[in-house]
Amino acid sequence: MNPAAVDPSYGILIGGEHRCATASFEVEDPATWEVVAHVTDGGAADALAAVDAAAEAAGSWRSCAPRDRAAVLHHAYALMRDRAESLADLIALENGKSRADALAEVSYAGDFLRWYAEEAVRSSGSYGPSPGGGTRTIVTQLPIGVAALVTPWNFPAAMVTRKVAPALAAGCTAVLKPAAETPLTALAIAELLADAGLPAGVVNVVPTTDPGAVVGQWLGDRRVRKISFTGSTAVGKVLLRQAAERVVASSMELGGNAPFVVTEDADVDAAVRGALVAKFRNGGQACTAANGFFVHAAIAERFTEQFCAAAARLRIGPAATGADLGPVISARAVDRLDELVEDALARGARLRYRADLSADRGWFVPPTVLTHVDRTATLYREEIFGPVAPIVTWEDEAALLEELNQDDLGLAAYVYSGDLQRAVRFAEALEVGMVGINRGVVSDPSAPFGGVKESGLGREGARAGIEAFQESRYLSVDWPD
Ligand SMILES: NC(=O)c1ccc[n+]([C@@H]2O[C@H](COP(=O)([O-])OP(=O)(O)OC[C@H]3O[C@@H](n4cnc5c(N)ncnc54)[C@H](O)[C@@H]3O)[C@@H](O)[C@H]2O)c1
Ligand SMILES: N[C@@H](CC=O)C(=O)O
Repeated sequence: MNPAAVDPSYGILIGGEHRCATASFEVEDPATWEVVAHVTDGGAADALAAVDAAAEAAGSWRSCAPRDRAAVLHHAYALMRDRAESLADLIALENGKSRADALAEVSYAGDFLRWYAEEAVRSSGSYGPSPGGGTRTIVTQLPIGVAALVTPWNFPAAMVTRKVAPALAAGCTAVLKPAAETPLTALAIAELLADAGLPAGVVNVVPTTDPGAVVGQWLGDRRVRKISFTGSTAVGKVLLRQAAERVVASSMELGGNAPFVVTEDADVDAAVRGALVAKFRNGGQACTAANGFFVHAAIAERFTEQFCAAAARLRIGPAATGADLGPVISARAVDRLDELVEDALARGARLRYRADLSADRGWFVPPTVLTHVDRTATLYREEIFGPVAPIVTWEDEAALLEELNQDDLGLAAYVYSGDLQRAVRFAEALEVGMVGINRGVVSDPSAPFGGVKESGLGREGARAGIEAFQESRYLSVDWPD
């Protein structure tokens, strides 16, 4: 999609048609503050129309042969590869991430299309005699129904395909609400799916600045049987309460606060390389981003020195300049990160490194490294979601584990150690959903992505991702022996 072509008439996609409305909102390039598009602002009436379209398309899509559903997803995967450059441009334009990160995201997003094209044809039913005899048990997996999908701005392509691809593979139709900061990528993916042969009405997209109205309409509609949400824990809790009213099946991919643990026997060079990815991928705006670095006291100085030197080599700027690190998403994010750093400094932290920034436009935040961070500092407990790295030292592994498990969140963690068994033992004892061992990234469409405690419910990716859009139907057949 050509960004210049995105105007209000392209805002809402319902039943294969772009609906035009007078109310629109602006999409801004966070690197330049330029308005790059006006998008029609959806409301409750559009949300209802989207469910009408999804419900109408549901019968034929669910009765499509799995192989035919797979063919659409395979075709979409091929188109995503063909359009990788333009999609990456669009992601970088509305999200601000570096071009390398945007291209990596397109590849990651495409892999969900491919993975679920492959999963669509794997039957998961069973048939057999009941243990006591006298009956036959048949179990089959059916599409759960119309699915409401709500996605964040930080991975505007991958968070869409991570939900849309398994929903389609399972035979569900969907209504999608992308984040208002990044609706263009979601619309471009919907266009790509249509070009791949997806029938009209199977996926409908409602961008809006009033998410409560749109998603509230969906959760109140008896035809919507599933909510799959990715975003903050605070909003996830609101949606869970609303979903409870009609007992709507809920998948929640929520906030994280990933510790990055380095033991004294770790390969420090490798740990620093992993730390750079875990902290600065996507400018630190990833749910899996390393929040705090917990480095054994014996190697902390070496780690800190190398990490700061590597951070100092990062080029900061708009994606078009080939920079490694883009801006954060908004003025609010800049203010929040400034407050977190100020709060930590006021509580005794030392500023070990902060990049010089010359940009006079754009929501840029300098990569920042803090040491001697007090446990009472807000950034010690809360998801930072930006390029700020607190380093904390430790000596007692059991005490560290106990401290980390106090957290109410439990999405991801990273452990670097020279002793693999020690790392695995530590990883198994950590209360999180995913652990990178001697690697700084855990994202993989073939693996079950998700968290424990207040980081979420359910898993995306892997077989679990399609099961989230299915319901078991069990038939008990009288079978005199
Ligand atoms: N676990 C994961 O897989 C994962 C992935 C990406 C982001 N996240 C989390 O998302 C957060 C950052 O994203 P964000 O700031 O966009 O989160 P957010 O919760 O503010 O927004 C996420 C989505 O929810 C919508 N939304 C906001 N208020 C709503 C309401 N009242 N009703 C319905 N929908 C509403 C937004 O418009 C957006 O589409 C971080 O906490 C991050 O960790 C988690
Ligand atoms: N980092 C996650 C998305 C959350 O922000 C991923 O890689 O899937």
